[in-house]
Amino acid sequence: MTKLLEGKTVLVTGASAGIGRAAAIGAARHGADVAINFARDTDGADSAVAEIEALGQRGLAVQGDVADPETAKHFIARAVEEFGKIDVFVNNAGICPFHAFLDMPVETFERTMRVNLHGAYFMVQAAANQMVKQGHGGAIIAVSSISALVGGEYQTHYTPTKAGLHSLMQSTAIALGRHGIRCNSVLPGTILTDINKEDLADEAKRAYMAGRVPLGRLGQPDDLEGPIVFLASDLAKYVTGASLLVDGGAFVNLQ
Ligand SMILES: NC(=O)C1=CN([C@@H]2O[C@H](COP(=O)(O)OP(=O)(O)OC[C@H]3O[C@@H](n4cnc5c(N)ncnc54)[C@H](OP(=O)(O)O)[C@@H]3O)[C@@H](O)[C@H]2O)C=CC1
Ligand SMILES: C[C@H](O)[C@@H]1OC(=O)[C@H](O)[C@@H]1O
Repeated sequence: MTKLLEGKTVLVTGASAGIGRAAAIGAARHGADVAINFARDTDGADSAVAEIEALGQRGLAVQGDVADPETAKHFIARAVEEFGKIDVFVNNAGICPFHAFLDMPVETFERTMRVNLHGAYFMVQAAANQMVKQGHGGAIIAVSSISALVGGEYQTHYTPTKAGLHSLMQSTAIALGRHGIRCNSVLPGTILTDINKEDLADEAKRAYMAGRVPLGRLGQPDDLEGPIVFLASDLAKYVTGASLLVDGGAFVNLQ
């Protein structure tokens, strides 16, 4: 297999499970050393690092709530201390506590904004400052969502954060292009992870969601591995400000 990230250092937020974990393992499979951030799941983070190391790469787990701007500075500093540089930053950490619009609790709205959007802003800013300081460019990838483009009845607090991430990558692509830093987003469809376990425990909803996907199934975390590695790699050297739907065709399926 051609390794696309040989010699690179890749950072991924929210990588103790799900899509972030798949991105971290995928980067290691492609020859990168990988630092991961996580909030609570120490066992998940430790086992992700063990998997990275089993692939012959160096791994590092750094705990921290991305909603706290200090977490970003600490994560970048620890990764640089350990690996000497960062080449790729994947902003993935996110939450989606499903809730109706009319009685959305203020705390649920604010927490979702702080984790998904404010957290991303500070992380991307800290990673970009480090890349600018290093002077050899880099790649930033945000895990946005198909929900940046379409709505969700119980996601009125969540979909704006995903649209915000999509937009953040467009604006940072302009702000950072002169430094050789590319900024792109992936827009996953419905991927089976802990974030939607409860929502999709409803068999009828799960079957309906799967039925909307032209490729005939809901996604798995490793469906994101290839697209994220591609955007991180030199294969995508002239790609910036772009977004890549990874949804089995769900978005285009009107009828
Ligand atoms: N699954 C899906 O269908 C889709 C998901 N996405 C996006 O993908 C991203 C990953 O979600 P997914 O893998 O599905 O979900 P998971 O719940 O499986 O994983 C979420 C990850 O984010 C971490 N995390 C949560 N809150 C914080 C925080 N405050 N600070 C740091 N890390 C945190 C979790 O760490 P810990 O457990 O240690 O707290 C965990 O590692 C999210 O941004 C989500 O919006 C986008 C489109 C579709
Ligand atoms: C958590 C949801 O199942 C998931 O999150 C997204 O961003 C997708 O659009 C799905 O709704």
